[in-house]
Amino acid sequence: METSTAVPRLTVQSLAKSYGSGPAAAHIIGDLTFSTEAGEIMCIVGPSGVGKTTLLKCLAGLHPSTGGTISIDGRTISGPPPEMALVFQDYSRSLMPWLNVRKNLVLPLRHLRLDPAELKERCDTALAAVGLSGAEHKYPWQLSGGMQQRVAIARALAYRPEILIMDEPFASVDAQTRFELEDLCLKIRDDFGMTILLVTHDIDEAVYLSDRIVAIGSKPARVLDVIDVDLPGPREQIGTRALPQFAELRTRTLSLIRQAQS
Ligand SMILES: Nc1ncnc2c1ncn2[C@@H]1O[C@H](COP(=O)(O)OP(=O)(O)OP(=O)(O)O)[C@@H](O)[C@H]1O
Repeated sequence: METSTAVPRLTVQSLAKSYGSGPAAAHIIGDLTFSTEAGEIMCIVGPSGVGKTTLLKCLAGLHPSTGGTISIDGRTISGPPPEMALVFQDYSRSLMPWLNVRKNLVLPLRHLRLDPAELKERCDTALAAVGLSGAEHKYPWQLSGGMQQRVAIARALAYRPEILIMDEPFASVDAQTRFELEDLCLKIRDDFGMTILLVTHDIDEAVYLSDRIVAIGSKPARVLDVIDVDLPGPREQIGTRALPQFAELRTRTLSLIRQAQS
C-alpha cells in the first residue's frame, strides 16, 4: 500500500527535554526534529536509555518538554492530544484485571459520553479488528499474553485515534505472537488509515513495519538519520524478510545504532 502522502501530521521541532533543574538536571533530549506523515508507520530506534520513551511521553503530553514544539496539523500541543491513543509494552499493568474485556475498552471512552449503541459498535469493531470477537465477557487473566496485548490495542482502536503511539508494544510476547501482532499493526493502519509511531528495540521489526525509521542517538538525544523503507507491499513475514533490500535496511539501521553506542 502506498501510504506516504507527504502531509506532515505530527511535527517535532527542536524538542528538548530535561529531568530536574539546575546543575543536577539530566538533559535527555537535546534538539530533536522530525515529522510523521499522515497514514504512515514510523518506528523510532536507538540505544537503550537514549530517551525513546521520554520522547513518546512528551508527544503524548504526559511529560512537559523543556524546549521546542510538538504540533499536530500545525497546531502546537501542550497536553494530551485528543486525537492520540497510547499502547505500552506492559499489557498486564495497563488492563484492569477486575474489569472484563468490554469494560476495559469502555473505560477510556467514558468522557466522550457516547450513546450505548455507538459504544457497542466501537467495541465490536475494535474487537473484530484484533480477532477477539466473542471475548468481550472474559477477564484479562483468562487470556494469553498475546490476547491481552490485542485487548490493549483494541482499547486504543475503540477510542478511534488518528495517531497511535506504541512503546515496545510487542516486546512481552513470544516470537510467533509477535509476528501476528506486527501484521495486525499493518492491518489496522490499512483499515483505519491511522498514523502510527512505534518504539522498538527489534531492528527487523522496525524494517518490517516502517514506512520510515527514525534513528536517534547521542546524549542528549538527537536524530541520527531518517531511513526510507521502500520495501514492496503488501508486506508478508517470510517473503519480505527474505528480500535483499530488507537485509540492506537492517544493516544500515543497525550500523547507525552501533555508531550511536560507541
Ligand atoms: N521520570 C524520570 N526522572 C528522571 N530521569 C528519568 C525519568 N524517566 C526517564 N529518565 C531517564 O531518562 C533517560 C532516558 O530514559 P528512557 O526510558 O526515555 O530511555 P529509552 O531510550 O526509552 O530506554 P530503553 O530503550 O532502555 O527503554 C534514562 O537515563 C532514564 O533514567
